[in-house]
Amino acid sequence: MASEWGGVVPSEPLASSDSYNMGSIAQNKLPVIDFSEVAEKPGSPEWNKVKDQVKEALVEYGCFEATFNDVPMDSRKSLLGSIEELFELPLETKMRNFSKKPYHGYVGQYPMVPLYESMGIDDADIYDKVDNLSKTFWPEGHPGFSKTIQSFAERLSALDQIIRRMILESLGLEKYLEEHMNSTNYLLRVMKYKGPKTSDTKLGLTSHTDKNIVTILYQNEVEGLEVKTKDGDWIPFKPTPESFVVMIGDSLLAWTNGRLHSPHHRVMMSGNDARYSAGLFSVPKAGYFIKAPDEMVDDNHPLLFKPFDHVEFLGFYYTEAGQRSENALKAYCGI
Ligand SMILES: O=C(O)CCC(=O)C(=O)O
Ligand SMILES: [Fe+2]
Repeated sequence: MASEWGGVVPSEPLASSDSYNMGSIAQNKLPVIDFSEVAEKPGSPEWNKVKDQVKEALVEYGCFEATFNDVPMDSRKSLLGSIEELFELPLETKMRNFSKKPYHGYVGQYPMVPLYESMGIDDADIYDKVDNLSKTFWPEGHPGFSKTIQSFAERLSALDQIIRRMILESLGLEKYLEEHMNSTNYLLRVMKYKGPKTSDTKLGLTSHTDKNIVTILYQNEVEGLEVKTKDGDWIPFKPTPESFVVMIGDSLLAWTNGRLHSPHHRVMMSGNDARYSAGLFSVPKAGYFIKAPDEMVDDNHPLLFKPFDHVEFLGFYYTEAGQRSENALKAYCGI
């Protein structure tokens, strides 16, 4: 069993969360990039400076910490409050978060990751979509919840767009900007990890790569997220109210023909407190074929993946073969 956007609930690989191999913890930190000065300024010297930092971080780590003032502090606080309120609902109410797309809805109650629960809000930047979903939880309506989710998603989607524009510019792919932006929609997934109530570290979420384009995570003050370096070390993320974590997914790795890295990451929990997090996922629309532009392919960079549809790829990912493979993208459409 696993979940829609990246696959996190293993069907078999781990005997139990107690025997989980911790791996070695890296001393290094994720790069930190400040986007406060660039929002409306493509082409400015500040923009170009940040663009270089983004490229460097994504080639090496596939991930960085971001500060971005355009999501106000009160919007972040309300978001965490709304997530908490949502998870307090009875299980049968939460399970109404059902989607025809596999694993787009409620995920939880899996013995492998007993601390973990999550729910998905498709098109989270569109008020009517969010409000329709919120009526499945609160039939009498809950406009405050809908507004909190929608405005957070809309504001944070601006950061997704800045980053993707910088990536395309730094790879000389400006001419694909419009097509690229229009090929995705926004899924907000909200997560709760119960505190294991021991000082031992327990698995919160299995190591995986995301399967989408770009993921931006926000969370409360409880630690747990770790990102793997290319050398195989785990970098623990130290949360602050200011910081987001930005990560590349396999679809963008494929579209850039391997120029960018998509990192493995996991959640490890200890202590009493619950960790609440939210991920804004830019996800390729069904029917859109991800195909590296010609500019990304030459003698030194032979084409790595056949063109593929993200939804079909996810379908493969959740088969037994997909779950067993070390690198699902390569197994599915590697050349
Ligand atoms: O809770 C987190 O910060 C990570 C969640 C995650 O990796 C995912 O949903 O793909
Ligand atoms: Fe993930």
